[in-house]
Amino acid sequence: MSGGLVTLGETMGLVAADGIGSLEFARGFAFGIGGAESNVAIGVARLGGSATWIGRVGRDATGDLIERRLRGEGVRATVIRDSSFTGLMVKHRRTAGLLHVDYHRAGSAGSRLVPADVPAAAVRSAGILHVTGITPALSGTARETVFHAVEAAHAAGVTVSVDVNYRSKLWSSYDAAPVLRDLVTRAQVVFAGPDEAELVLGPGGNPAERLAGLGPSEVVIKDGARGCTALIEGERHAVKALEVTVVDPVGAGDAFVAGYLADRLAGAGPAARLGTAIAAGAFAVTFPGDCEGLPTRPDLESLLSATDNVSR
Ligand SMILES: Nc1ncnc2c1ncn2[C@@H]1O[C@H](COP(=O)(O)OP(=O)(O)O)[C@@H](O)[C@H]1O
Ligand SMILES: O=C(O)C(=O)C[C@H](O)[C@H](O)COP(=O)(O)O
Repeated sequence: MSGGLVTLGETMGLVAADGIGSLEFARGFAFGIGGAESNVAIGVARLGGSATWIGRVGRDATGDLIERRLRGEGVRATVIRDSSFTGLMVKHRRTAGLLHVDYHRAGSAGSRLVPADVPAAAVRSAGILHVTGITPALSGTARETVFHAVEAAHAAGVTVSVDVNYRSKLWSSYDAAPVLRDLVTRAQVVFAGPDEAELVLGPGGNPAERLAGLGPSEVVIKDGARGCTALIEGERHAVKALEVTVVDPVGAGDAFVAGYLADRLAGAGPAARLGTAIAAGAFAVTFPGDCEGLPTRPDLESLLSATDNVSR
């Protein structure tokens, strides 16, 4: 199907310790998958949109799992099997309020993405090309691939969406800032946290307005439990977060982006897109796991209409 979301990046195996405390005392572990771009693709698919993910995984069991999970979620996946290993994230909750994530991804299959991996026809027929600031941090060729896909989208008149997603464990702010700034300059839709806006622009001022000054016509500032602010086609928006019980904050940003982009692809206006994004972000924090808590449309309806905490 044409006109959907196309995204590319690295998806990893995700080992998550049960409970709270140091990793050595964990009673059990769940094994799932995670990756910012595939989380967004799954999120869009769960909300009824069409989504394509492009990336490399190893010829190993984790690679098999990722391929099966993406297909099972209805994501069109161009999965290239690589001779390197599939990357891994290990996540544990050190204290009730502090989640710790270790990456095992240097030299991984996902980091070996090259421009030729991106099918030109998929980008040409996309409604939105979505990329993040994580992929350019993975390797020189992964960085080239992101910019190559963005240029292909521009050439075809396809909207480019960027989630700044700065990951300090992958590169320094000194190395990241000019690359992320370049990426923002080439996008029409940009998502960032307040700290990420500051990383790209330096301190001071209104983050949405300053990012929009680099060129994007839609800038959305995700601000955790505070909600979001946005500057969309010159109009300011501010939406409060929904009050929910937080189980796992990781994945909220990707759910939020999926909500916004799914509605944008479906032709909804800015206020509706932000409402769906806010609800999707809130829903995601109520679940453990990075992509398991991505909502369907009925999930969002039940969250928004919940008056009781038992459904029967
Ligand atoms: N504790 C929370 N309660 C309700 N909604 C939340 C909470 N945390 C995040 N969200 C929603 O998810 C969005 C994205 O979360 P945020 O933490 O800002 O992103 P990221 O994961 O990219 O840092 C927020 O703008 C908000 O709408
Ligand atoms: O790919 C990476 O490097 C990741 O960190 C994968 C994470 O699963 C998500 O990106 C979750 O991120 P948030 O939604 O911002 O909480």
